[in-house]
Amino acid sequence: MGSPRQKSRAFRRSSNGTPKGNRKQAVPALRQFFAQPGGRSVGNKDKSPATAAGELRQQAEKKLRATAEDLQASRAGDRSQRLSHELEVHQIELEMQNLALRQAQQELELSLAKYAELFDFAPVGYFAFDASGVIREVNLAGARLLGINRSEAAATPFASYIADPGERARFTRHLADVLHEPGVQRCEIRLTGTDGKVVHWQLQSVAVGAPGKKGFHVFCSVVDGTLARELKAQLQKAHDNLECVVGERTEELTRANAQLTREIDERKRAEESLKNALAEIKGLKDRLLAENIYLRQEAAGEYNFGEIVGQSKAITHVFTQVKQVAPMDATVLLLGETGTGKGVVARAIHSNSSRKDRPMITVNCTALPGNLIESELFGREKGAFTGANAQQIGRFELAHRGTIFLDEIGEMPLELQCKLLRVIQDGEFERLGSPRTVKVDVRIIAASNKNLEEEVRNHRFREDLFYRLNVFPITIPPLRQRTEDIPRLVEHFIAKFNKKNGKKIQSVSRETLKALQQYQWPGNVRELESVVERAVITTQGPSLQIVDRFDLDRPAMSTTEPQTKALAELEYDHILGVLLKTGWRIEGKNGAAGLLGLNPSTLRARMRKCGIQRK
Ligand SMILES: Nc1ncnc2c1ncn2[C@@H]1O[C@H](COP(=O)(O)OP(=O)(O)OP(=O)(O)O)[C@@H](O)[C@H]1O
Repeated sequence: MGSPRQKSRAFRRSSNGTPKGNRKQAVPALRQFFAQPGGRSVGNKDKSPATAAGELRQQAEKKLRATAEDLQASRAGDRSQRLSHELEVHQIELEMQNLALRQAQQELELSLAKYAELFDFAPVGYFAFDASGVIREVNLAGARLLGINRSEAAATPFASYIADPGERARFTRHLADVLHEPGVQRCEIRLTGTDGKVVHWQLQSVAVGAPGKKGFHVFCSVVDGTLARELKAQLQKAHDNLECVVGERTEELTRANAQLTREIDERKRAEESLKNALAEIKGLKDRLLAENIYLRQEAAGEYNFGEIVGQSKAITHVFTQVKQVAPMDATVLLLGETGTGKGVVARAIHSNSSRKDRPMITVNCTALPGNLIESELFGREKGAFTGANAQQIGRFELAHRGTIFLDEIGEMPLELQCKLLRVIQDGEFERLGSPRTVKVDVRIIAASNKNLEEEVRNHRFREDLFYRLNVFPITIPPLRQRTEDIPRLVEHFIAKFNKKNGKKIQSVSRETLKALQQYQWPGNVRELESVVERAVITTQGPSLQIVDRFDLDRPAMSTTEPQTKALAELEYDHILGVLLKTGWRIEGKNGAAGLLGLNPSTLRARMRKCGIQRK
């Protein structure tokens, strides 16, 4: 195949290559062909230009070939005949070109019609303006936008459809921009329709060609953006509303959240304070329980809460000191041999102090196993050491706002003395196994039957602790130095044990009293108390019969140094004698401790001190 022009060229080449004679013969044949009905003029009318041209070409070529041989033979002919023949060929050729052109024109018209249709029925308004904004062309959509027929729009200025002067001016500016600036220019024009409805046109314009030159126009598309604008505005409004609602809701949620946080905090605080209150209640409960247990133990232990019996000068001096120191919170150090009544004096001090409504807690440092003293004094947390299965409140905590009586302080292990010093100084300590510092308000009364100064010298007792304790020392004289108190004490104990044993002993013979006054009483008042108790039990009549045998021949002791040595010897002999008598039985009904009127632990301490050991 090929374009009509190519075809005609091909045809020309072919005719040019033909011998002149033959061409001569071919022309009439072509003419004849074109003259034939159904040929060029008749048949081609009903056919499409392409088909007609094709057929024409084929027929012409066929005729030419058919006559080619005849034409070859005939070489004669004159020049004019040849020219005329060529003219005819050219004519045919022109006819064919004409046909092809018509065909092209037809196709072009078809395409134009198609594009005109697209242009007309496009949903966007299209305008062609001249440089002054006069409408040269408009599609149907554009005319519809203007509210007129297309025919009415031609040659009218576009601005004449814009009522508002301001908007008109805007269009004029837009047009100026299009003329002076390259590329597409955009503008939005606000129009008020006859129904009062406001519409917004969105214009996009571009200049086509050079201003002032032929064919120059401004091509402009117009879209009614009202709906889009309204939708955008609605969208914006909805968005704003949503923002507003979200803002309000966020604010509400933030408020609710803050309220919730406050409530949680309050609840946490309440829980915390409840926990604290519970812990406090538990602490109080534990303390009360412990106090209760302790007081019951005290009661069961038959401690002597009665008045201190005595009217000797020595004991009267002690009374005076007790009276002086009791109301103060000062630390008191009670010194004196075993059984002289240091415990009794301690109670007297406590019961005459402002702390009398709180308990006095006694800690016997010799009675407690060394490894337990610390936890007994300061308490312990559960699991503080192997076997510590439960939390325990120490004696110091029990004695809070009361008094603690540290009996036999000289027996306290050195390592604990330091901790004790801290409690005395600062009222602070930690429970075993706990890092928490406990603060207490405790009055301290300490007692020792040891010479503490000597213990300090021998580095068995801390000097700083000694001075802390030795604030107000009271020395209770041994019974042998206040024998005038013995008759009153005997009377006091007969009454006590009469009551206990349901006895009615009313008197003590002068001889018995004399014997009792002559005895040295290494175990002091405790020993006397035991002797009287045993006598009350064994006495059958109304007069007290002492069963114990005393070595009355021994010289009376004094407090001077050589005699102290003799007393130590005496003590050694006496303890050893009693132990031999009981068959080295220390505790129990007929044990040496009972006979000597000593606590078993005190006796053991004394045995250690004297170096008494069963061989
Ligand atoms: N002056 C007194 N009047 C009445 N009873 C007394 C007197 N002194 C001591 N006692 C009694 O003697 C016993 C021993 O007294 P206490 O325990 O107070 O002596 P102590 O000096 O603390 O002995 P230790 O050093 O062995 O602990 C107690 O039963 C106590 O009631």
